[in-house]
Amino acid sequence: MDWIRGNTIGRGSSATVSVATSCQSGNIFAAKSVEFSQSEMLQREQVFLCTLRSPRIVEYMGYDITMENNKLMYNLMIEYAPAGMLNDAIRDQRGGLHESRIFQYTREIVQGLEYLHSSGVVHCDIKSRNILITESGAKIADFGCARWTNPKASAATPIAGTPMFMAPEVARGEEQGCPADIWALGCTIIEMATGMSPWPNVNSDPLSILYRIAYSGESPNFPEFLSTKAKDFLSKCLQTDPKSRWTAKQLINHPFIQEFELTQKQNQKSITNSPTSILDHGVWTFTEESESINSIVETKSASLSRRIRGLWLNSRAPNWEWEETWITVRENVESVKQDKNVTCTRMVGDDLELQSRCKF
Ligand SMILES: Nc1ncnc2c1ncn2[C@@H]1O[C@H](COP(=O)(O)OP(=O)(O)OP(=O)(O)O)[C@@H](O)[C@H]1O
Repeated sequence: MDWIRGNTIGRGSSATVSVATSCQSGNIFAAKSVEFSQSEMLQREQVFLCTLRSPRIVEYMGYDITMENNKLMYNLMIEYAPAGMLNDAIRDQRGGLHESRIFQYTREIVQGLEYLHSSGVVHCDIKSRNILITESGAKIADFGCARWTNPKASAATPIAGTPMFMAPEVARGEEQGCPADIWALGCTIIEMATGMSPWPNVNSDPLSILYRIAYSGESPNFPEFLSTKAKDFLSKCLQTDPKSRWTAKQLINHPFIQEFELTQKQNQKSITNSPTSILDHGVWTFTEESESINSIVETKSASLSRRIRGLWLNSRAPNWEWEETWITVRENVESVKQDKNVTCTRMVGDDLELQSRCKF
């Protein structure tokens, strides 16, 4: 497929993402590109994406290799989402998303995880920064850390991901299976609700967070204002023992999700009956409960401690101060189609902090 590269819309640790246009169809898509010599992670992502097809997973459109400015480039083509990632939506709201949107995105991410896990894939890096917001809802993206659930297929695959979203068993370097994605989902819900890290104050002493996740037996604090059902949902995701964590299949049937489905149906019904009905029903209740974080439990093993330290040193902390250097100049898809010279959704400052990635 012949295509034209448009403006850069984002930069990650493994690639630069641009808007692109197909010469044949005029269709817009996103091209994730990196020099071929450094494309191992992107090629890895392609291997997973080309096997997956679901309304809750970013759509894969192909890959190719191009010569640009005397550089051999590897390009992964995926659907373009003008609204960007879930972290953009959280940043725009400052202080957390509206309850109805948290419901919606949680349900869609769980559906995506259910599809992935039943397809034998663990994502390994679920967080708002890797959830694409499209016209048809949230979709799981960025498969650079993914692994197969089959131990034989992923024997040589190192543990990977973002420290703040790592489950205790992952932080200890023991295993990274489907339950680790469920823990990360719980952390992502906290991100959506609070607009903050699941482990606040991380910037002051990030290494202690890894020790804390690995050995303290603690889960992140649940936002106080969540309803009992929402907190119960979180408690199923954030069990420190991976065997006690609910599966994506179980979570789809949790009252938190089911209540949302019911509300959606009621809303649709009331739209049909009355065009003036209010769409947003207050589904969450507010409680006064609060939880406190216990002090960090001392590490038990020096060798495991070293491993965690290595994990942290090989990674970078996410920037929870939302990037103020980003200028939002969003265009809708239609206007982008009309004018190929105005294709950028965000201009990113040189000091954009990349998300953290790490390997044992
Ligand atoms: N399909 C898309 N549509 C619109 N914007 C996108 C799309 N894919 C990525 N972006 C933008 O580009 C940024 C970087 O993309 P992405 O995170 O996938 O790259 P990456 O190199 O895999 O990142 P990392 O490895 O650091 O997670 C995103 O934060 C987002 O702003």
